[in-house]
Amino acid sequence: MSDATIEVDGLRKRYGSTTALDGMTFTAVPGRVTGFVGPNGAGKSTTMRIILGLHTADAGRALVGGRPYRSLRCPLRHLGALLDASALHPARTGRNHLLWLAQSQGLGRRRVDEVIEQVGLVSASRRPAGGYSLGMRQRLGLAAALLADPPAIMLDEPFNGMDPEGIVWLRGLLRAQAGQGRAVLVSSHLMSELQGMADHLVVVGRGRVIADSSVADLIAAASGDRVRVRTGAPQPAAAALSTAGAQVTRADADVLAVRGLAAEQVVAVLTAGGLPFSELAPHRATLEEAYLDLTREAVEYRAAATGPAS
Ligand SMILES: Nc1ncnc2c1ncn2[C@@H]1O[C@H](COP(=O)(O)OP(=O)(O)OP(=O)(O)O)[C@@H](O)[C@H]1O
Repeated sequence: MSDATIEVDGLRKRYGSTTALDGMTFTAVPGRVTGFVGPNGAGKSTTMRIILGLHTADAGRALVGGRPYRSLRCPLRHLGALLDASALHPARTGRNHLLWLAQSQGLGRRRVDEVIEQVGLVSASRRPAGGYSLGMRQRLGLAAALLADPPAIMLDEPFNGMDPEGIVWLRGLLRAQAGQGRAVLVSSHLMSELQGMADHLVVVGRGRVIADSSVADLIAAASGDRVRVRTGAPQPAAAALSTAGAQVTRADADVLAVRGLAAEQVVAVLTAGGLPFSELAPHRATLEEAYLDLTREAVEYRAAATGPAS
């Protein structure tokens, strides 16, 4: 197995009566951005903490390049991680924070200045990190993750607090890291952040993997055989299509989403009924729709477990 692979195998973890992980299993491989997504409490952060050896699993194992993180002599050279951007000494400047880390890994000042430039923190790097915005702290955490030029990078919600320009920048940076052959594992709540960036998604809920698939396959599966039809007569059109065996939902005032009939069959039914339509296209699901389809059950389970909000 390549040195950069992050491998999680059958992790189980309970906190008191809460099952945080229930057999979590997946692999993040080199050259790919793997999005790690799931609703609140799905177990993403717990998994990442176990990968870094910060928490101990009740069962299962987590390996970085085939070895437990805690057994690595210079761990930052194997896996760069950003879990909590606020874990900083507030009085220390960003640059000193990185210098201290660099020293612990036997790295020089030049590398510190390189990563400061890479993450766009040159003007802020000599100010105390306590005064940084969340977006700036994320950039500093990212600089720390990149510092030792590791073959694998793992980031927990790195887009939090970033402005739109920062989000575009970070997406580009992570794509470039994967393009250079690194394994990149990124957790997020927001599919919009991952669309166009992640190659692969590990979707989790209730402490286990719900889907582990390429982004293209997930979108194709969620798109199904649906057809979108724009029509000036939505009600009779819906009735005619239902009679022909389709499941029809109203996607907009004059748009129907039709499942169960191919596009040619939809055209035939509408034409036979003399029903007007102006647009007809295969429905292509967004990553957001694919994700919501997959995680609906996990979110409903949580809502039922917590009860209605008072
Ligand atoms: N230190 C802890 N003590 C007790 N329970 C914990 C602890 N850490 C996590 N949990 C619980 O374990 C479950 C998984 O939490 P975790 O933070 O890993 O989920 P997550 O997917 O990262 O969620 P989020 O997206 O909200 O960050 C949750 O029910 C959480 O309350």
